[in-house]
Amino acid sequence: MLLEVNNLSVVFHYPEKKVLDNVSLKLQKGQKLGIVGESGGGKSTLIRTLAGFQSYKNGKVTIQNKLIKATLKDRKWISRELQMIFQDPLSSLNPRQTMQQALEEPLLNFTTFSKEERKQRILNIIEDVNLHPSILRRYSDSISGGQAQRICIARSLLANPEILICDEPITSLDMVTQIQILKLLERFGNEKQISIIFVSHDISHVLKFCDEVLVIRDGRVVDYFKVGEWQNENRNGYTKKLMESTRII
Ligand SMILES: Nc1ncnc2c1ncn2[C@@H]1O[C@H](COP(=O)(O)OP(=O)(O)OP(=O)(O)O)[C@@H](O)[C@H]1O
Repeated sequence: MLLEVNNLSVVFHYPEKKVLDNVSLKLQKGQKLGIVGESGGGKSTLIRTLAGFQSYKNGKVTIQNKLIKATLKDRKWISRELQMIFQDPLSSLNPRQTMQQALEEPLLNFTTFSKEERKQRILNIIEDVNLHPSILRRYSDSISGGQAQRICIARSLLANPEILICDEPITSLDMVTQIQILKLLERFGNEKQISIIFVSHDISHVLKFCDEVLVIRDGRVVDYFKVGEWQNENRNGYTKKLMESTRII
């Protein structure tokens, strides 16, 4: 199994609060897993734990059968396997870097490619995410949110990860750009067999894009199903409420 979470619990102190309670999930190679739930349900805490930024006392989290703990050393190897993209792509980019510099970073960190090879990889990925090479000379203050999210996706892919975690990746974008970015992620998932965890408060996005859905409420997994089974009568009442709120049913 590529990624496995078993009976994970995370407790915050002052005031004491169990933010994740007995959470389990599995992610296979090439799979797209959606994690949905309302604000405050624990989605961010869960993905922070997967990326090695959040410690936990109970349970077990493994990537490629390797146990994850929230240490600097772990975070270093996790970042080779797992990359993240976020809701606000512009704030994920360093305003003092050109897009060329932003994209060169993972290649400098994770590969031994020559300058010429790096240049070629960057040109290839820019084409893959449907951007014009002229964007490479620009800074983040002169590009759109949609272009910035394409750059963030390109930057993540240059690290050649097994897993891409997308935390509300289309929430801040207009409808047309949302669909373009979803299609792009879908294509990369299929072509490169990257496993994707897609976090959203909007279950309609997850149903369009993912193979499986995990519904989280107040830190607990209340539903976990294959997308094809979304209309099943046995769906949890909270899942149905989320679907009603986005007018799916
Ligand atoms: N460092 C912290 N210390 C104490 N409580 C925290 C901390 N971080 C988050 N929480 C609390 O943990 C709960 C879960 O938060 P989390 O951000 O994981 O939820 P979420 O589902 O990602 O919400 P959102 O969609 O708004 O980001 C919330 O009640 C939040 O207030």
